[in-house]
Amino acid sequence: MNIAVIGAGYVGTTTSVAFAEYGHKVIVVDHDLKKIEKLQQSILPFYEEGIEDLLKVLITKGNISFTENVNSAINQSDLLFITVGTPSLDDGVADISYVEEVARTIGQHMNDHKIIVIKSTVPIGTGDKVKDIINEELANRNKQIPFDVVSNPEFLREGKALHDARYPERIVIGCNSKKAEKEMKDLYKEVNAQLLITSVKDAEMIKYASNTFLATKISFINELARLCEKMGVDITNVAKGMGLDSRIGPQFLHAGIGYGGSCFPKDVKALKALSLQEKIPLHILEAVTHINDTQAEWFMQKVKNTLGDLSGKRIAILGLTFKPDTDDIREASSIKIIDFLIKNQAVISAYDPKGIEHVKKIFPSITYTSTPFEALQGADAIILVTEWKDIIEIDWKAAKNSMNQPFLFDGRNALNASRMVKLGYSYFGVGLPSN
Ligand SMILES: NC(=O)C1=CN([C@@H]2O[C@H](COP(=O)(O)OP(=O)(O)OC[C@H]3O[C@@H](n4cnc5c(N)ncnc54)[C@H](O)[C@@H]3O)[C@@H](O)[C@H]2O)C=CC1
Ligand SMILES: O=C(O)[C@H]1O[C@H](OP(=O)(O)OP(=O)(O)OC[C@H]2O[C@@H](n3ccc(=O)[nH]c3=O)[C@H](O)[C@@H]2O)[C@H](O)[C@@H](O)[C@@H]1O
Repeated sequence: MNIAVIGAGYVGTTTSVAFAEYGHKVIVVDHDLKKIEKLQQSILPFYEEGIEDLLKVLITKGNISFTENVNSAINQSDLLFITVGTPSLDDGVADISYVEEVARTIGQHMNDHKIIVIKSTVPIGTGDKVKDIINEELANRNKQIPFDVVSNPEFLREGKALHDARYPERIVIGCNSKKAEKEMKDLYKEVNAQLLITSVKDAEMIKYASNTFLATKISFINELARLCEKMGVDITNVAKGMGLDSRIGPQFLHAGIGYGGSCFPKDVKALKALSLQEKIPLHILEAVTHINDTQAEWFMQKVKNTLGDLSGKRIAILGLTFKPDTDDIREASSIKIIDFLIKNQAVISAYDPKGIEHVKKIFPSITYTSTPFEALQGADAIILVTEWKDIIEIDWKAAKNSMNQPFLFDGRNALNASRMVKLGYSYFGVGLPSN
């Protein structure tokens, strides 16, 4: 099949690579020329394991190409995927202006039947808006060209993007026409995944419901962790015990210092805003946001209560990205934590394998190191913010010996608490009984 993917970000690039691997011909479009030039040389504008190598192969094979020329991409393709960003506006509403702009462009350039597939995460009813915009543009051109609008939300995770795009657990296709349904089924015929066909609006809601439910699980366990800690109960055992019930499941019950990233915070806000617009407020999302907004602060109060006045204290921050295996720092807990420490006049040295360049732009004057070990030299405390493998696996015995005092605050419950205590650390996790 001939496919155009408009928006060469995380989702656009990763799904294009997967489509090209199935043997389709994919043209990826972005209005950012610098991005396109890099991608033409197989250089990704973000860090994601495995994609660059695959890109080289697929470009050489001729299965994937990159362009800023949207017009020719539209007219060479039968399926047009929209994968542009849908960031939050100030009131939390999802900004669909980039999606609308692409719809307008499609209406201005298409010359024969197209299936327009919205992969961006969009508010319920966006499919109808896209249809209206394209019809308007066609009317302006005095053209009557048939087209279908489909919702095909994306569920990939950063850090595991290629794996998730290759082996999705489910494919949701929201469409209102048999022709589009058949084409979409053909597109994914190589993929071994559960397929669900719904209306466009249902599919749009499935995406928001999935992300906000996962965020709810995290906020539930995080708030419960606060109570567990107060009562001498171990949240990790509680989560394990809960997760053994297949109706609950073990995933997304890992207590920590809050969820971050480009999607959970944005999508929770967007669904909340939508519910308010419809005057059916989703109160649960109010609580989910509140817990997440205060989780890092709750943790930092514990740091402050333990260490006392933080002024002049040397604090090592290990991990800056919102999760391991990505260079993404959007809504990362590290930002709130560094901000708190700066306000309290602590002396910070920070390490991350991939996120330093991005964090430097926000906090240019703290110290950044190229190894975790350098960051903790002479430190009064370590705060583990992101559970990167190379951080978890440092020589914790040697690390303790090079600190000024062995306070270890593990914001992800990523280390073995009793081992750390045996090594001589004063160890604090999230929702653990005090040692
Ligand atoms: N990042 C992720 O892991 C996931 C994101 N999503 C959703 O997918 C959508 C895209 O997200 P990301 O890929 O992270 O965004 P991104 O910000 O990485 O990429 C969006 C790209 O679209 C381009 N763009 C914007 N307007 C354009 C236009 N008119 N013409 C051509 N290119 C244009 C931008 O230059 C940018 O390269 C969002 O709605 C997001 O919520 C869904 C699942 C996973
Ligand atoms: O719409 C999206 O963008 C994507 O959002 C999330 O993916 P992602 O944000 O890449 O990362 P997750 O692995 O879900 O982690 C999100 C945040 O939750 C935190 N988290 C996760 C799980 C957990 O048990 N506890 C916890 O605190 C992580 O540390 C991280 O900060 C979803 O998992 C994807 O299915 C979805 O496609």
